[in-house]
Amino acid sequence: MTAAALDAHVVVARREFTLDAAIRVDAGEVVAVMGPSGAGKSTLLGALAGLVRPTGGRIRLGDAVLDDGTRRGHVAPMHRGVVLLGQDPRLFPHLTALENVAFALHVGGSRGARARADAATWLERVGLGGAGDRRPDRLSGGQQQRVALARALAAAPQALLLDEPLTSLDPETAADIRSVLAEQVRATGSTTVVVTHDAIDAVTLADRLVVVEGGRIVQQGAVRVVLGAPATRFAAAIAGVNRLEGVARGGGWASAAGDVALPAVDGARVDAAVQEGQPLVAVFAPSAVDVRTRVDASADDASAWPARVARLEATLGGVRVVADAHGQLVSAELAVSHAADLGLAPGVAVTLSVDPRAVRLLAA
Ligand SMILES: Nc1ncnc2c1ncn2[C@@H]1O[C@H](COP(=O)(O)OP(=O)(O)OP(=O)(O)O)[C@@H](O)[C@H]1O
Repeated sequence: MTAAALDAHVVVARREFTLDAAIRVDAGEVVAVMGPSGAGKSTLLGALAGLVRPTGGRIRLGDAVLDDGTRRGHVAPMHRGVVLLGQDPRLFPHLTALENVAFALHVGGSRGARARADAATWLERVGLGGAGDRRPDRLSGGQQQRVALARALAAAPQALLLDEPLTSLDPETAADIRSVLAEQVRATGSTTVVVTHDAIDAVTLADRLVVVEGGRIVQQGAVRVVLGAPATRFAAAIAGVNRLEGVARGGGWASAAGDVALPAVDGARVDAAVQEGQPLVAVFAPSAVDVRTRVDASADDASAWPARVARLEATLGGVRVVADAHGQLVSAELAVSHAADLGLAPGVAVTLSVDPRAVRLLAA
């Protein structure tokens, strides 16, 4: 089978939740789906895989209609040309790794020595060349997930659906499998939808990012564009950037109450011509925030914000300081030694200043 374009408008109406999402994935494209818990991501993948019956909409894969929102227009999961790989590898426990992969080839019509040879090649592609004769109970969780990936790809699906495939693995194993996944998805040119809670997956695996909240798509676009200009608080959190809501004031940005502001500067990247007083969002990286413990904000310097440290978080690169400036939570990223020199701790009074050249102002 070759990769096919997925064109879906998925409607699943439940008593207290409705998913209504239109998603298009070009043939061979990789799309990441992110969203808060309960947003409807698994329901979306379940519907694409045929495990959840849509109550409306239409799902097309290539030329085939897999669902048209009616009972009769529903194609059963095994006949959809779609494979879903989740957190749990779900290998057949009584079959060896090789037989697990060969099973997918048998379903596709391949038999005997040919299927075994192809299965062995797939195991090699996921770095498990020597483990073909082992049963799942003799493989680590990460190795089992590699077998599951080999089996999924060996089935040559027209679309591959991945539902948080790395979540149950430790960080090192997840990093390993992430690169195998990226390599193999690219090599096979699979049309892929990957649900993840980790922006690293979106950046390393996907071409586009779709953000789902409350059953609706709230933003979609090239991964870097979405992470660079997040439309919602959730999208800003996954991108690890500050996103402050306010209004346009004097060519710059100010909070609604006017107590924190970013003045207009030459070169500040304003994405939209916004009228004075109109909603405007300021987006900036934690690395653009300077933290001082001298509380020296003078009344005429609206860009130096008096704040109090709310919490400190360890990051890969140092310390993330989350401070409350008049009710706006602002994150700053500091080297560990700098944070220690400043004696930062929850409750400590600080002055924050943001490099205005690093701020993007976006129409809200
Ligand atoms: N089988 C089901 N029957 C009824 N409601 C369900 C069912 N599965 C999920 N839900 C509800 O549908 C909504 C969406 O759930 P879903 O699992 O799709 O969210 P999600 O974005 O995948 O969340 P998470 O990140 O926590 O896995 C939630 O309100 C959930 O409680």
